[in-house]
Amino acid sequence: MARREIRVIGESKVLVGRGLLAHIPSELTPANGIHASKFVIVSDDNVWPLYGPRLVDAFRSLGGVTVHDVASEAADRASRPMGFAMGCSCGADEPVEGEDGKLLLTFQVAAGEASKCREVKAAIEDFMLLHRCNRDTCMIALGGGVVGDLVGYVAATFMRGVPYVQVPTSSTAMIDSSVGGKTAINVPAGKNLIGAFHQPVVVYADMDLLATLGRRELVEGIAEAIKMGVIRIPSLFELLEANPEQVMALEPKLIEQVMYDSIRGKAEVVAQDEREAGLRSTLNWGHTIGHAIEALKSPAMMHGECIAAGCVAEAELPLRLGIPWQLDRAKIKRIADCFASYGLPIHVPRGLSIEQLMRKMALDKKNRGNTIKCTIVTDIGVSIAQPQPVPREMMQAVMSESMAEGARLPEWVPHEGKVKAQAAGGQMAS
Ligand SMILES: O=C(O)C(=O)C[C@@H](O)[C@H](O)[C@H](O)COP(=O)(O)O
Repeated sequence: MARREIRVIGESKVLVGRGLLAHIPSELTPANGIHASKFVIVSDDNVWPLYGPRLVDAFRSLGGVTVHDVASEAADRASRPMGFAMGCSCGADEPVEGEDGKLLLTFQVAAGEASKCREVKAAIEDFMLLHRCNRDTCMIALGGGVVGDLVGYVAATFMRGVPYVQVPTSSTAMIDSSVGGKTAINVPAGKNLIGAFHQPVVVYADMDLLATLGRRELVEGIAEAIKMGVIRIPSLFELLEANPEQVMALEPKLIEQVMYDSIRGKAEVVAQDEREAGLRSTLNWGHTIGHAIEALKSPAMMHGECIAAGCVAEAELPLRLGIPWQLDRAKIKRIADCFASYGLPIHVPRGLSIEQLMRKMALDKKNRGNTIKCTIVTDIGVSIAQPQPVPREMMQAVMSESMAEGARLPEWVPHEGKVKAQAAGGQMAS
């Protein structure tokens, strides 16, 4: 099993490689900083059938672990639009720990962003309380960004904090959301507005798990890799710019480089600024506009697709702000062309109301008072460590112009992919 280790902050680390899944249970030990007698795997009903049983089998093969594998109730899903939780009904038969006191619980949520909510968080907590989980419980997030952010937030607050492990299965989660300890749920007012910083003990970035993604799902995460290249790793940007077809075909050497560089870039930033006092805000490039688009277009558009459009629009800002910049027209075009070469959208979608976008933007976490603050990239590979104030009219102008330019072109259509069924609750990254 070839793998590389990237240290993040404190004891938190990312293991990047292939064939990692089967080894996870044997590594969740005190020697690796995990003192647990109970393990709770949380996954969604898209990912679980693909990888859940394999992970459970790996636990079983250790011996001495009692497995309480709660059955899926997928048929119930349609009647529970806010996401649903399985196995949390009171009075469920309580499993008995194995001889050495180890117990494995499993819990599934409905796939899709709707599960990243207060209700599902509470359902997981109640399930864990029902099964007498306490502080020697380790949670395992097996899934994309929704599951990762949700489990991370439960782990941050359950009994004031228990350890958790991320096993990302989407490209966005692997490249970005599983690393760095931002955990959150969505609330009606917006995305990721309630959460905590809580670092996973370890992230298993097993690139074999990317093989089950559709093209659209893969490309969605590549948007975050392009972002990382533009904000601080020019060589990553150039690699992505030069090789879209090979990256989308999961050419092993290239995809490994893209994953490794993206994760390393994120780890370097988080190590210097865990709580987003400055530098970490550079990771939020494209997210001011991107999150506003997402708030209005999800689930028809995926997170990375909204971020791609947001990045290209925000690339216009340094010129207009009069900040010293080298991001000339030619470089802005290179950035836009790079996103487009992966089939990602590069314009604010037509038909959205600028006023509504501005309203969504008002709750961006980088803002101070009524001032919109935005991450500014001044060259390919260079970004300003502190978000900069942007006048509202300028924000409105870049979005309207982006939308008008897009309206002159054929309408963007996503790649064919598994997430065509997204509206019914497909796998979706945070
Ligand atoms: O890790 C970060 O910091 C980021 O901003 C990375 C983003 O790509 C990611 O989408 C993050 O979850 C967004 O965070 P938020 O603070 O804007 O909710």
